[in-house]
Amino acid sequence: MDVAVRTVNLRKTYWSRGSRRIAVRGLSMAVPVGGVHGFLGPNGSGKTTTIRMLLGLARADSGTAEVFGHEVPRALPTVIDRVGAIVESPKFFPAFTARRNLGLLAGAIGAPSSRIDEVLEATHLRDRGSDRYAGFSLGMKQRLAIAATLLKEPDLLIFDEPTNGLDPAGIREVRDTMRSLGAQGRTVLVSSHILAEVEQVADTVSIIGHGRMLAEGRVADILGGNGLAQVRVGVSSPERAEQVLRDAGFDPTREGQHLLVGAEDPSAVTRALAGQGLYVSELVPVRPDLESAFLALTADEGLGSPADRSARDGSRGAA
Ligand SMILES: Nc1ncnc2c1ncn2[C@@H]1O[C@H](COP(=O)(O)OP(=O)(O)OP(=O)(O)O)[C@@H](O)[C@H]1O
Repeated sequence: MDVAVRTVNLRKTYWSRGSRRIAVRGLSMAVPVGGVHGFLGPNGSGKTTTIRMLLGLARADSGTAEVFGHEVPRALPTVIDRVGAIVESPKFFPAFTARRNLGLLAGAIGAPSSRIDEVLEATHLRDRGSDRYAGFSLGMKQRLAIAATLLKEPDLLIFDEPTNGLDPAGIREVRDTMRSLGAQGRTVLVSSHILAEVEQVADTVSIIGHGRMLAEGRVADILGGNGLAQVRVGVSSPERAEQVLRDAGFDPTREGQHLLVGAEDPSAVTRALAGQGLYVSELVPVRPDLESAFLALTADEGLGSPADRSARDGSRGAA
């Protein structure tokens, strides 16, 4: 597998007011070339810190990081032209149009002005290029930030929580933009604490908790590999069916007139019920999601759900 980003045993400790906080503890991660890679974990799990280390904005205590085979931060100057990133909210001039803002940036980084229309097109902002930035919705502002990262035609895009604070329409716009960038063969590394949001767009993911890797790979494999396959079963006498399934070694839960049963092979459920004269009126596979996978992975670590944690933490960790 060709790898766009690789970290090996990356570690970062912050010291503040005499106390020590290990933000990233021995993280080894591999992001394949091409497509969208979700970098997932609850607030404070170390995503931003890892991204900052990749971009030379924070120094690792130990471990190594590579971008397209070049060790960073040492060889960052060699590879930085292939990387576009949004880590903090980018600054644009509110009174200037989108096109003028991009023009200033293109001039600053030496990108040809012919790129401006191309990147507006790529982020579906072409019709809005002559509008002032101040009048943009949050989703449009974020797409303009993505447009700015595309000016130098990077092979790797790194977006830290790009949908933070966006409404559902904005989230969708940014998601569609990331999907089309991935489909063009670029590598998009996108962090998020909202697993469901990234699940819809990512080809592969790394899931971290407390600065450690919990699972990595293709979304389908992670969902399939956690014993999360369930079926919702409709039967006329759910109480009896529940007992029959328990006797057959399943662990069903009641949901009104239905039963939720963990089973890799749904026919085993129907067989067990039919064997006792109970006939299934409905059998629907319940699609596991990354949130359930995350909870299964972290059940022993007291991490809680990403949503719980973000509610508790209140704000994003300072980076
Ligand atoms: N500059 C800093 N000084 C001290 N501690 C920090 C600093 N930056 C981050 N931390 C701490 O390191 C840990 C990891 O933070 P980080 O921002 O990397 O996590 P994250 O997964 O990106 O979270 P979020 O989703 O909230 O951005 C947190 O406990 C955070 O409080």
